[in-house]
Amino acid sequence: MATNHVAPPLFERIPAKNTLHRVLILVVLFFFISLIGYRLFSLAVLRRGGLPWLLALFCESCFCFVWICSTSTKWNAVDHITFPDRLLHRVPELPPVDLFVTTADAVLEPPIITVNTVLSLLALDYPVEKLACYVSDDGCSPLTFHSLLEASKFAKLWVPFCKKYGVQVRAPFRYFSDQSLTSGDDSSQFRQEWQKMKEEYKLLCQQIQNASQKRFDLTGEFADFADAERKNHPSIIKVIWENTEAGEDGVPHLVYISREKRPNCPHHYKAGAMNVLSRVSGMMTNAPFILNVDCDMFANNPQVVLHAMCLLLGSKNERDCGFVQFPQKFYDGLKDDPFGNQLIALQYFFSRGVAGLQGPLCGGTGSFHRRKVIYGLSPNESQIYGKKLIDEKLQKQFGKSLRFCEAAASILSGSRYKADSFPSLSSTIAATIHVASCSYEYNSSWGKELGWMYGSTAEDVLTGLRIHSKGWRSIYLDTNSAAFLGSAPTGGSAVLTQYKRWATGFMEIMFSNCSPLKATLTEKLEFRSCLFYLNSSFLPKVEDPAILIPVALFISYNVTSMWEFNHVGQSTRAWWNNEKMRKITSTSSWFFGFLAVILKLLRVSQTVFEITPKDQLEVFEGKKTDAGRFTFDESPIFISDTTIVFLNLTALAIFSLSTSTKWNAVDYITFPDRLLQRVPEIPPVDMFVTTAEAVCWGKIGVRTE
Ligand SMILES: O=c1ccn([C@@H]2O[C@H](COP(=O)(O)OP(=O)(O)O[C@H]3O[C@H](CO)[C@@H](O)[C@H](O)[C@H]3O)[C@@H](O)[C@H]2O)c(=O)[nH]1
Ligand SMILES: [Mn+2]
Repeated sequence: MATNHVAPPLFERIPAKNTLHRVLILVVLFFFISLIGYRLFSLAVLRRGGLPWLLALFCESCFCFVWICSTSTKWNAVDHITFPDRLLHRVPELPPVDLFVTTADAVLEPPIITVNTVLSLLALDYPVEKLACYVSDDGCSPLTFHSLLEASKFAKLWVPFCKKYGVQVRAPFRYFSDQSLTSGDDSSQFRQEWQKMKEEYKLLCQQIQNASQKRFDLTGEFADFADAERKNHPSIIKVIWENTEAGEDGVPHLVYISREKRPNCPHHYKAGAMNVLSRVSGMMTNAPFILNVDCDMFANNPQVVLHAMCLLLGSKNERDCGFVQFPQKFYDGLKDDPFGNQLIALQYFFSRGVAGLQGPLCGGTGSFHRRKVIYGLSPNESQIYGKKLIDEKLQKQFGKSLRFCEAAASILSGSRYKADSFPSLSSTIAATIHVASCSYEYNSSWGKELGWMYGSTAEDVLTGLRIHSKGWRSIYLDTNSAAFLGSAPTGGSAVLTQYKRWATGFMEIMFSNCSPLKATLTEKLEFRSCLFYLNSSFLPKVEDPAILIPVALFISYNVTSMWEFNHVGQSTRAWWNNEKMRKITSTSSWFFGFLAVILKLLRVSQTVFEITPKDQLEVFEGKKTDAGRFTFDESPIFISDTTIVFLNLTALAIFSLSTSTKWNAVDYITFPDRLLQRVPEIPPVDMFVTTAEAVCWGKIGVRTE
């Protein structure tokens, strides 16, 4: 008798319960409507206010619009749960996955960080012969290469150790820094091996440390680096480790790539590096799935590929899962998030929220992509491609390497990957040098229609936007044990500079011809996803009862945002720190980002990807003592904020010296004007805001070095 046996799903999509959150949002909405209504009523019916009120109406409407964009995103949150155990039963042969790591500067990004990320990837719980790890080094550093060589030797001990004992955290610096991670197995054999492994890791660290302090003998394996200048050198591609034996104890392939760089040839930062990685890996292993991680984001959950595969293979319609994005989480986050950059509440509400729409944006690190989506395919287009011939059109798009086009064609037509079509990795090196050259992309579609997109320092967001515009959806997955963990920058200028790059990147997208608005009108970006991408005082007199509207709005808005923080286990202090940083970044990072984009549009200058300096790992050393300090340095990023502080402080000083009792609404724009007229007329509400700001800034100022 036939039973109607349906295999259990690989994942579930569960709409989140968020009644209280919705109530809070509605309260804020009510006050927003009241405020705008009051403003319109006063202007149109009572005919009062004039130009300042019109300006206020404009500002409040902008604020309201931004708020609606973000709230629309948070409204329909969903969660996804995956079942990796079912995967192995349902899918007998798991597909290969290529793992990409990017690093760009051996000083700002110390190689031991990259090494840890690579080790965590090599040790993932996935068939070893299905994984290949490619490291792109934009710094063209013999030290990075040397470190990876040493790491690959250590990996031969580390990977079997992790698998034998089911180690949970497979980045050694993290594993050895936290005693609690080693508990669970008290056998003497484990103790012995653990001790040996710790010593080996210490040796590896010392090796790398020593190497960083001496000059390299650039002969033998290092000869390629002899004449290489960082920004002027041919491609250097080296197969560090080629895995020829299948079985549990093997280590996945490890390949080092430093693409060609020439002074007059734009290299497009990380997006350029990712495209070279796509091509080189395309000719070596050509896996249908790609994982992308930054050098400072190690895999914290060894099952992460299995989780991602549950979504990528388990979706009924491929269209519903063009890519999978894991959250960016940070280890050893400072208490109360003093720099407002741990993104916990933001990701919890926005990423889960947008997951209920067309899907999360691409965060650049911790994302699994279908290779064919990166190659510019639209959903359902694979059927059209069928058995795609390597015709001229394909070469025009993908560049002139026949061998690469063959590999791309097999991906586009969805034909099965055949390992034996690539005899050995080393034998492909000469051909891969060609696809990693500067000139390879000339007159091709790379960066425009396929690959990671050029034109924004937030290439990840732009690439995700292009994918959504084609009609693909994406899935956000937050696993119980964080999938990836990274380090968030600390200090003053590093944080503001990172925000500035994101701001610049977002604004480049808004002003580009791939803007979300255009994508919604002419392509398949959904309207509310568009609002998500877009998201990125004048007060009544104090005697006027209408003052209650902005006051209520202020309170309800802040209560809601505070509730959001508390809801994800963050302290009120962390909320306050985030609000503080939001104020600081909007007048510095966002302002400079905006300026940079205007200058780019006017063709005065180009935008630059300023790499975030990564803190050294402190496994065997003590912790930093000045963590959480907002430090000032000579960076121009501080100019606008300090100007505003001085302006506010001057306002305060003048106000306290003034004897005038006539209080009128004054705002930041009219303030300098009034300063010149020497008529300081400041209302109590503005005084409150100014004082609060000055106090907040004063506190930071005291810590100035
Ligand atoms: O010319 C470059 C510049 C950067 N990178 C790499 O890009 C990654 C991200 O750089 P980082 O300075 O760490 O920036 P973050 O702000 O931490 O990165 C976030 O924001 C970037 C866009 O602004 C995205 O590229 C990242 O994936 C995303 O994690 C790092 O691995 C770098 O090595 C390169 O490979 N080549
Ligand atoms: Mn980073």
